[in-house]
Amino acid sequence: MSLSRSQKIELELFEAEVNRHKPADFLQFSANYFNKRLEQQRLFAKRQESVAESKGVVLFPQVSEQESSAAADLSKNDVQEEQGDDLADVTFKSPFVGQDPHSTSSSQKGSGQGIFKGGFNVGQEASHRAGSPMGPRSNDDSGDDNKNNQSQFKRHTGNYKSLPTNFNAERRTSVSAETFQPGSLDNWTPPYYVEKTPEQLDRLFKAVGGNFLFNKLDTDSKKLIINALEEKRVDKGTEIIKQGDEGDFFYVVEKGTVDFFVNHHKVNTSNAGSSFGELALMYNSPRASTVIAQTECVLWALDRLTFRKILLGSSFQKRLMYDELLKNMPILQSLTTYDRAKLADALDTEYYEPGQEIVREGDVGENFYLIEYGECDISKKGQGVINHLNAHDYFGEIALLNDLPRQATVTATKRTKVATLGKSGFQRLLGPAVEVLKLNDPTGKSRGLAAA
Ligand SMILES: Nc1ncnc2c1ncn2[C@@H]1O[C@@H]2COP(=O)(O)O[C@H]2[C@H]1O
Ligand SMILES: Nc1ncnc2c1ncn2[C@@H]1O[C@@H]2COP(=O)(O)O[C@H]2[C@H]1O
Repeated sequence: MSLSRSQKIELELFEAEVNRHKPADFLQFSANYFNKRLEQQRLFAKRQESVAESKGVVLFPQVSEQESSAAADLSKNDVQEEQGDDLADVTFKSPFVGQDPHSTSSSQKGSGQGIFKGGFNVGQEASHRAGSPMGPRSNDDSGDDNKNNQSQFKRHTGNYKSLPTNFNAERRTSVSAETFQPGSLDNWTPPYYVEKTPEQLDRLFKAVGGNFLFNKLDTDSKKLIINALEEKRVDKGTEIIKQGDEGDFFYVVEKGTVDFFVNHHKVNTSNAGSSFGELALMYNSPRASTVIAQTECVLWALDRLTFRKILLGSSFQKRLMYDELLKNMPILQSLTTYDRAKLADALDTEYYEPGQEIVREGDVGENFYLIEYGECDISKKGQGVINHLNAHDYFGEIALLNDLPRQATVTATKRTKVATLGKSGFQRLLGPAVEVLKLNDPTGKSRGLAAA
């Protein structure tokens, strides 16, 4: 049997913890770790479900019967036999109570409602996270909630507070360990869950609900993202990201303004509703800029794995799709990763069959074209074919640069795939490449426009 993706991720997380702690007693460490992990997961799931329900959101889809009965067998054999039947009565209750042999509801002891009825205090508000702004995730939230849940955890709570609640907070994921398959979430869960108060959930829905990045997601993906997002409040002047660092989080700005600096020069500013920090996570590259809070900011941070797993394949799909093409276009060599990413966002794809005209001499020019594959002839009335284009060539720039009608006809001679860039994107997004286009203009019409 091969491991599922979520199981592999659990093992990755565990390995990272072992490497971090280098325990002398490996088995004891492992036992503590997985007990703790299970506690966290169950407790989190229960709280979030009840908070989300109050907002009319269903966070956790039901597991398949097969999976839950397998889990039930596993826990019956492994937990009850090793730790005693009575332990199973008060701890580690499956959230899927109906099928869980350890559930108080299945043994008629539970009094709660909904799928999380049973061994947890449904509806209790999660404690508020109180960590330092950009520091590691706080361990404080084991406090009140644990007191509230003491009766449920009495067999465990001896160690509960001393164990780090957010053990993987500082974890940096090795790129090679990441699995990325757009659209296939299976039973994957975010590497950690971040509890939220009702007030936070309310703001979160407002902050990300209308954000174009999240609009594209299906319901299950949205739930996973909401699970994983963590609120970070930063003071004015805080360095949120440092140029050159490894990427760990992607950020959405709920409130405030951030400035971006490349080699100490301010290059950009973003406000509420915007997001940043995606480039290093997408391309596995160092941070492309330093990001500093211009004002006090409220941010929502998404961990690298969840970002790659969920957002990358949907919201940033175009960037992935056009990455190879843009990297291989000689004309675009002067663009930075950031420029290329923005350009990719604005591109569309068109296909042409042999013999089809892509642009016609004399027409109004609306698009600029990059050839991904295929071949085209360029012809002019009275002159016939004057040029031939291949993959990674471009055309359609003269009309846009000079506000002129098309200077020639471009016809596909093989099946051709082009990326098209509209006029406004052409003017905004090509950056330094525009100067090269002007200098290369075969008609010479744009050369007068080129910077001296
Ligand atoms: N002009 C810019 N150049 C580079 N990064 C920028 C720029 N403007 C905004 N950014 C953001 O700054 C972030 C720094 O971290 P990343 O490289 O992960 O992702 C980067 C972009 O999201
Ligand atoms: N000698 C040429 N004269 C005109 N257009 C050319 C020539 N060589 C290549 N082209 C391309 O053909 C395109 C036709 O549309 P545009 O005039 O917008 O931009 C033109 C150039 O990209």
